[in-house]
Amino acid sequence: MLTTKGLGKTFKSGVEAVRGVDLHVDEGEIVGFLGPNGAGKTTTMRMLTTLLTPTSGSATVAGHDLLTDPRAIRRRVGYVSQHGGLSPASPAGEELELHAMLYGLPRPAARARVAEVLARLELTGLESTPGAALSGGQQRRFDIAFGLVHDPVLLFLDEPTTGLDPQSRANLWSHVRALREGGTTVFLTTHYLDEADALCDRIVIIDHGVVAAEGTPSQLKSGGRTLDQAFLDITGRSLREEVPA
Ligand SMILES: Nc1ncnc2c1ncn2[C@@H]1O[C@H](COP(=O)(O)OP(=O)(O)OP(=O)(O)O)[C@@H](O)[C@H]1O
Repeated sequence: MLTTKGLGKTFKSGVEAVRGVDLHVDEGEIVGFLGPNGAGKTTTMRMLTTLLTPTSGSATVAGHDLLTDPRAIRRRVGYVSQHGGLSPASPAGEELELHAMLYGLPRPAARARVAEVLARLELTGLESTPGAALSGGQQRRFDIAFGLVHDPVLLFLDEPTTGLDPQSRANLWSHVRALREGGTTVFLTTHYLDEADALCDRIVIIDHGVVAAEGTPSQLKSGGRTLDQAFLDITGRSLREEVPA
């Protein structure tokens, strides 16, 4: 579903944000992408979603070459940014319907698709509610609905639960798991090690622009260490200190 070889990005300023990342994500996996602040997570994710052009390396995303066929990738992947895109004043369902029409669906098909996605995310009945009147958890689920409306095979989630209370986080995890059961592959970043542990089939740790470690949560915890300890051993830093306020 996703393979990169030596993927890199050096910004014009000279900053080598990503210095040759090799990644592999299988179909139907939930893979967590973790790293200290400034490690290169967002830059990598923006390259994989075609929002940034790599300066080195190669990648195949959802069956298409990143360098030669980014438009095909855009049709097959969804991206939910950290900040979401829900308008505070407009009815969330209407926004979503317009979004589906932007992907070329005629209005009746767009309406049907939106109803299906909202049902999957337990948002049915909230179509007329403006973004600002939704709870934090509902807003995040609407953000995910935007990422799903064109039925992508691979969904990128950038810090999906940052700022949510524990109950809403657990609820979101169950929805992400349901996506996997429905056949969607998920690649997510998180600042929460408990989230990576509970949710991800595999974890990739990036540090200083390269992959520093990868494995299943149990592989990374081998030798009786916690995931926090493993992260500290691998990067020399604690992820818990990195959680934004
Ligand atoms: N547009 C840009 N121009 C120049 N340097 C950049 C740009 N975007 C990011 N960087 C730098 O590239 C490095 C990697 O940044 P990136 O945002 O990918 O890290 P991150 O792992 O996502 O960090 P965080 O957890 O804080 O979001 C950092 O040193 C950052 O300052």
